[in-house]
Amino acid sequence: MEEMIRTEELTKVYDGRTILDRVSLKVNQGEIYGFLGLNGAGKTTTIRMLLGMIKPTSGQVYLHGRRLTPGGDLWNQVGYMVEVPYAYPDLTVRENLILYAQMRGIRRARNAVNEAVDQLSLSAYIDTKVKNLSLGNAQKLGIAKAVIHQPGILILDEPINALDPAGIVAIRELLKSLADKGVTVFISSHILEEMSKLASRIGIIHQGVLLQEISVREFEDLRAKKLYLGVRGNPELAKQKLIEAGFHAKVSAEQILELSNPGAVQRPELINQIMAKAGIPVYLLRVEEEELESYFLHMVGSDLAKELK
Ligand SMILES: Nc1ncnc2c1ncn2[C@@H]1O[C@H](COP(=O)(O)OP(=O)(O)OP(=O)(O)O)[C@@H](O)[C@H]1O
Repeated sequence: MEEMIRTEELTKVYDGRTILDRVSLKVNQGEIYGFLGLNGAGKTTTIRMLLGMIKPTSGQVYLHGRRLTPGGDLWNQVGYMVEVPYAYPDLTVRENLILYAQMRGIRRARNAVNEAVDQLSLSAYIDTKVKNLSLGNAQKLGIAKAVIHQPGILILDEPINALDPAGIVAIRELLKSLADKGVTVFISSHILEEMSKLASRIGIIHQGVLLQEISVREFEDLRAKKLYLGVRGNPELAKQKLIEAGFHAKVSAEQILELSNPGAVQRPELINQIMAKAGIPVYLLRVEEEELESYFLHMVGSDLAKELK
């Protein structure tokens, strides 16, 4: 599979402080790479280096297999949106996009603009002045600019921050359809749940260090699973029966029993049989997987839980 983005020991030091510490990551063609980290983890700094906006203290960036060098010609192949995108406030969405398309040297600018506007469901706002757009629509305009020249690589820094749920779905669909067409998408976020729905691979960065790169499928396998059991009557009695049968169970504040033994998670019907034998009616029996958020907290330390709230 063709490698589209690669960093080699990418490092950035500001005033003697290491902001990014030997980050080596790799993204293949058609992947949606979710770059996950808390605020201040080093996501924007990494992205700015991927785009050649700031120089690494050491390390290299390769795009399309070629080393990123100052004044290189990789720009036509890359689309990006970093933080809140700039647009001319007194011009309309259409005018902004046409200007931008012309600046990019796109020949059939009007067609390109119409296509980008359609893709982002911005048609209703095409004649709205940018200063009157909601934050979410301004963000969509930023993404429209990023895709207008149909780049092979799309790099987006926190693109769903300001979007409402419908906007998030629209962006998710758009990015997935672009990836299906072979576009490589690199997207940073601290919104874990969304990343698990969108990304095909996830890189977790914390305090400038890339802790783990993992496919969403691997992630599914790694996530802890639990069996939740709700019974009529006293849950302590059910817990006692489970312990007698060799299962470890915990009763939650909501009086639900939680079992994490693989034997219970893989065969909930056994648990049901134990309850039936003891004459305890069961009203809930459900296996749930750990959310990305709690997985992430395990990785970076639970003392950071407060920061995510
Ligand atoms: N020009 C700079 N000079 C000094 N420190 C900087 C500079 N730019 C960023 N930093 C510091 O580098 C760290 C990483 O910042 P960065 O913006 O890359 O994080 P982030 O993961 O993108 O977080 P956020 O989501 O808050 O933007 C922060 O501690 C930030 O204060």
